[in-house]
Amino acid sequence: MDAPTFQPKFLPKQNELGLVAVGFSGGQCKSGVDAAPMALIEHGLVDQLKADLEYNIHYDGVVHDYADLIPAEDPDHRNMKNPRAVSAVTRQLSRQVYEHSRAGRLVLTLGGDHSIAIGTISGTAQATRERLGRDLAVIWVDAHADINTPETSDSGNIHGMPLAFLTGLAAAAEASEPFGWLTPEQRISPAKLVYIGLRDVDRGEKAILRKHGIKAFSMHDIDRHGIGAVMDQALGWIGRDTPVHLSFDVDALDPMWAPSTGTPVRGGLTLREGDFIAECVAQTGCLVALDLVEVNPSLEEQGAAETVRAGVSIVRCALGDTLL
Ligand SMILES: NC(=[NH2+])NCCC[C@H](N)C(=O)O
Ligand SMILES: [Mn+2]
Ligand SMILES: [Mn+2]
Repeated sequence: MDAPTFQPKFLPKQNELGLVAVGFSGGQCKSGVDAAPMALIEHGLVDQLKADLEYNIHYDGVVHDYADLIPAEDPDHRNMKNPRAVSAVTRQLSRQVYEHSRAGRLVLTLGGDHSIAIGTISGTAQATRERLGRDLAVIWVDAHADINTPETSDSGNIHGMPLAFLTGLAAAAEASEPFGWLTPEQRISPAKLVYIGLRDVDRGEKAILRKHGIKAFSMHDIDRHGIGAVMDQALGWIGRDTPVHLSFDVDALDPMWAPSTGTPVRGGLTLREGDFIAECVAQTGCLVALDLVEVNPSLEEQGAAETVRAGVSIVRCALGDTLL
């Protein structure tokens, strides 16, 4: 296999990759998702990116657990669980991703639960504005919309809320705690957000999507039009000259292919549809950052190897691997 065939539009150099490994699980209640980065790396992800895709990888060699940032006491706040821990961790992660992105590297973050996107997307958004003077677009591939405000969430798990904070929709209520550290430069516009793969959206989230006219392609849309047409429309909505952050929740895939995840939902993407989404994004040349989240090797253990394999495949495709 050879080096990526796409020409990056928003990166000064081809094949410079910043890697951040995030062993954090505090955005939800199940342990094990923090072990995903090591499982992905042990499966050969980093070696493959170097050997097959010829990336020059900037990696500190650490799976960050941010233990020093986790407070001893973390009472619920506005219905949120672990608010101080998630706030402190994502704030630090935001700086790490920002540094890579500001240096013009493509940034790959391995999670961790999806709350970490508060850190990754804010870091990329800020760096992209500074480096290119452009707004960031986000492609969110997920069974869930993850745009609950603390008030609309039934679970109180922050991994179901990152987009409410990143778009500023959840900032209005009370002071903007605990994510008051997010600056306007670190936020994204709801108009630059596109979802793919949705099939388990909470009532309050549906109201938010409708109210703000947020573009979403559900599994129904994929069934009706096919993944090819959906990708054309999704990328058309964003426009071909916008830097893109792809945030991929492995639970977008059907549990048949990715059973080891905290909130599986039946009726999801096939393995090929997941890879195809990633390939289409790669081909645009607009990708500036990628998250892979919610792989939890300790759930459905017989399926853990399958889930890790699926995750590795998605990352490879998004970073430019091709079938031929
Ligand atoms: N990143 C995820 N897997 N999120 C699942 C969220 C599930 C549900 N909507 C909630 O708010 O709790
Ligand atoms: Mn999800
Ligand atoms: Mn998610």
